[in-house]
Amino acid sequence: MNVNAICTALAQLREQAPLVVNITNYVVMNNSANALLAIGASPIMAHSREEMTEMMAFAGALVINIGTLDRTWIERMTFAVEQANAAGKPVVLDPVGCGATSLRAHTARQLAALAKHLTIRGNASEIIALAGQASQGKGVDSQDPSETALEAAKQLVEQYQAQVVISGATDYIVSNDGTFVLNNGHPMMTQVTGTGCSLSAITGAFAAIGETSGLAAAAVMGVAGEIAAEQAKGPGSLQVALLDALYNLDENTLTQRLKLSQLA
Ligand SMILES: Nc1ncnc2c1ncn2[C@@H]1O[C@H](COP(=O)(O)OP(=O)(O)OP(=O)(O)O)[C@@H](O)[C@H]1O
Ligand SMILES: Cc1ncsc1CCO
Ligand SMILES: [Mg+2]
Repeated sequence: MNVNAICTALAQLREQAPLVVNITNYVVMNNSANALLAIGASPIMAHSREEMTEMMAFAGALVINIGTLDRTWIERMTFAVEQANAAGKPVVLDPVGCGATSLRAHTARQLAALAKHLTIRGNASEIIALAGQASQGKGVDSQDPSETALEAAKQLVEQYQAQVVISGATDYIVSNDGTFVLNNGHPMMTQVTGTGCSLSAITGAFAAIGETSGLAAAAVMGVAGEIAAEQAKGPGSLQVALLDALYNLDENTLTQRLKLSQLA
């Protein structure tokens, strides 16, 4: 996949405006819904077991984010993944704070094992912890450079037959097709909660239109993030500017700014 394929995927996303069902955390529900709208997709935050079978029949994709987990949510998430599988819909898993507690690690592994058409998107500490290795995450924040999660990501690709996106200063998109490397974004993005969760939500939107979702999503998020950082005075205005940048992102800007390569 090259920059032209990413631009085509973005045009298709905006034309089709896929419905993305999110079971996400209380912190980022608003950020994630707005990020999906800004890029051109259609979000719905839905949790109820009673509507999930119907929902997955007409949804484009399911995004599961374990950020504010408890027993009730685990049961709903499990059922939602089963319904996505039954309807043949792709699933994106965001293993938020995976290294922080065994509840998160255990739940993320169970959901990953269950999902049939899976993309995992996490920061380096989360990907390392999900693979069962020792990570240095602090709660939901990564303390590990993204390249240190590459071996873990490759393990997860094999183990779950998944595509894995490691976000960070450099983003890595790891799958059976090889490893793509993206060097966009801005460090200030880590000072706004939920930029990673928004990336996972947008990954769901690209998965819904059937493209190499993790790469296209990381590309638009990275480029929009660096444009937003140029305009922002700090994290508060960055959050707003990021939505504007996602909304206004065009092919020329994406092509000119994208720093994409592939690992040998
Ligand atoms: N140091 C950095 N330089 C440039 N871009 C960055 C940097 N750190 C993160 N990003 C970008 O910020 C976005 C979110 O990635 P991050 O790894 O911070 O997610 P996260 O830790 O899961 O965030 P959250 O849990 O708050 O949603 C990605 O698009 C990533 O490329
Ligand atoms: C801060 C925080 N706590 C649980 S989820 C979340 C949002 C970022 O992942
Ligand atoms: Mg996160």
